[in-house]
Amino acid sequence: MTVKALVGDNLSCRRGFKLLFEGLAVSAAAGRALVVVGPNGAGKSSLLRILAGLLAPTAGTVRLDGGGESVGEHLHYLGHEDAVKGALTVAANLAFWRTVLGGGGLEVEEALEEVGLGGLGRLRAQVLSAGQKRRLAIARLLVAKRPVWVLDEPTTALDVKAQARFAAFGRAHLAAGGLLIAATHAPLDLGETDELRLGGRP
Ligand SMILES: Nc1ncnc2c1ncn2[C@@H]1O[C@H](COP(=O)(O)OP(=O)(O)OP(=O)(O)O)[C@@H](O)[C@H]1O
Repeated sequence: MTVKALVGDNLSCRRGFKLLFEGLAVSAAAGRALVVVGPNGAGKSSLLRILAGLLAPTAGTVRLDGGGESVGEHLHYLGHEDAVKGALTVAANLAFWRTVLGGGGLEVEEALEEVGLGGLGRLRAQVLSAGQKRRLAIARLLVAKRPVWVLDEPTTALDVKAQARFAAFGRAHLAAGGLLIAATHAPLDLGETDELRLGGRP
């Protein structure tokens, strides 16, 4: 089955006393990026977590068009945290994710080369810089083939070259019919992009 779209209908999200949004319609189609923008605290991360199935909406529904019932098995989710275990080597971190996420993408060493971490595989991950940890998180996208990418500020801490590499990965994923939703404060250079702005008063 081919994933065609990730669709949220009539979504509301309340966190604490705050109603972040309500009655929100979201549609991300395969092959075209959806970028979520808005000020700090507007609810971008909350919306991404709802679309990824990690947070229940206060109201509304999320469905995958094509690909069956569960978003999770089709999903790469990158949160603010890099999900890197400092005590493991760089390569072991990525090998772990490759297994957990089902593989089918690049080999670990190939993916490390692609993100500019070639030769650092045997280092303990705790010594990586912030941008290198982000590169390692992005390498997860390459080691397992998954059609739905939900990415929370994916280019945070990346230098200009790494941002360009990320944009190339994203564009290749979209060109192959993948689906990509990203929250961001900075342009991502993903080609044809739909924009969803949060932060109006619900
Ligand atoms: N677990 C929680 N309990 C209560 N409030 C929360 C919780 N998580 C987030 N919030 C609040 O929800 C609001 C939206 O947070 P969210 O992280 O979705 O915003 P954002 O648009 O991604 O912000 P940023 O641009 O700063 O990353 C914030 O006011 C935040 O304090």
